[in-house]
Amino acid sequence: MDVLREVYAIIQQRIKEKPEGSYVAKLTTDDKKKAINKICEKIGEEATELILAAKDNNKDEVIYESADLIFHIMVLLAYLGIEYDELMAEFERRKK
Ligand SMILES: N=c1c2ncn([C@@H]3O[C@H](COP(=O)(O)OP(=O)(O)OP(=O)(O)O)[C@@H](O)[C@H]3O)c2ncn1[C@@H]1O[C@H](COP(=O)(O)O)[C@@H](O)[C@H]1O
Repeated sequence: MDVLREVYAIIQQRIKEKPEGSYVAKLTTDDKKKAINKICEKIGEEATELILAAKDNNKDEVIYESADLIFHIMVLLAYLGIEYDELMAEFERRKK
């Protein structure tokens, strides 16, 4: 089961349908510039939290903050209309 692919599809659906109570919808309902700012701000915050957790050598926190960071990066990519497979193709291209 590819859980990241599943979550990505849910994110794309939330961006499109904007259901009440959706965190993704909340991040992406403003105009494009504001929405991108909001998402990027979260990416910055989560990256900082991950760095702090790593410096504390706190494995559980590193996992938790990594998931937060990856999630927000996926929201950004999906918001920009990028498909999950396009990201996977880039990793495939780099594979040695
Ligand atoms: N994986 C996640 C996920 N990871 C993190 N988050 C949210 O990201 C935010 C992280 O921000 P912080 O750590 O700063 O916590 P916070 O202070 O509560 O956040 P803010 O109020 O400051 O935004 C939290 O609100 C988390 O709930 C996520 N929200 C949703 N998902 C997935 O996205 C899907 C769609 O979610 P909804 O849009 O809410 O339906 C869900 O099915 C989940 O699979």
